[in-house]
Amino acid sequence: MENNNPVLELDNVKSGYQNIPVINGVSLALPPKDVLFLFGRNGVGKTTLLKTICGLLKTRSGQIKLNQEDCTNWPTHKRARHGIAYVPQGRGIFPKHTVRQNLVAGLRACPDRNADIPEQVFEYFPILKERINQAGGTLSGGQQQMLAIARALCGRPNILLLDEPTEGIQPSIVQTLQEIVRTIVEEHHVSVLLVEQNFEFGIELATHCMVMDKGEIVKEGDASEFRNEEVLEEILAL
Ligand SMILES: Nc1ncnc2c1ncn2[C@@H]1O[C@H](COP(=O)(O)OP(=O)(O)OP(=O)(O)O)[C@@H](O)[C@H]1O
Repeated sequence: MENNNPVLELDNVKSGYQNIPVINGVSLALPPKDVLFLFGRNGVGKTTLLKTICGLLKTRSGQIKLNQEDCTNWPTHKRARHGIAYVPQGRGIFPKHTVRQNLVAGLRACPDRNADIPEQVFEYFPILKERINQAGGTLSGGQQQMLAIARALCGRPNILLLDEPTEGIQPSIVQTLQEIVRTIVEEHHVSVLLVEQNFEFGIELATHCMVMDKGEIVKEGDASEFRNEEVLEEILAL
């Protein structure tokens, strides 16, 4: 029987910076092969939440479970080895390193030390094979986003945290990215927590949607409930 236990669970998580509280008690459950779309205005805490989940920021209270294990106090690298991959806003690739070196860096998160770059990465993003010896910084914005996602896949994650993947990307590439994320969810059994300002992009991919305001989840439900003019107006008015 297929295991439907959540791959990621947050229970009343609080976090922030120094003495500034930002996340004020967030709870969520991400099922396998699910795309959870987290939407909200600038500055409400979406990036802070992703950083807390991957361990770049400390959880002040509450609990985070990764594949049923309490990871609340685990360091970032341990969470990466246990399945979390974070693709930050602005991509975070190494601009002076080649495409290959960027991908090899992603292998460090893989529990299997002998693992190589997965072939599917080049099927999804053939351009990366063509540019394999080129410096990451010479790629276009869209290609850098592809590289960032490809690097994340090198760690064989089962949870992908994507922060604003369409930011600054041409519309034609946005469409390609959407199809690839969908394929990755299907073929790699990956669940995605997606933060995105492009509501249409996010809601088309999503199975579930959450709206955040001032560090709290103020609305959540099936993505289908959000594909509705009235609800959309309500959210955009927040
Ligand atoms: N390093 C930091 N130190 C202190 N405060 C920070 C830091 N980074 C972000 N903040 C503050 O935390 C709050 C939430 O920021 P966060 O980046 O998580 O929001 P966001 O919803 O992701 O917005 P955006 O879409 O603009 O990235 C903001 O008030 C921001 O100013």
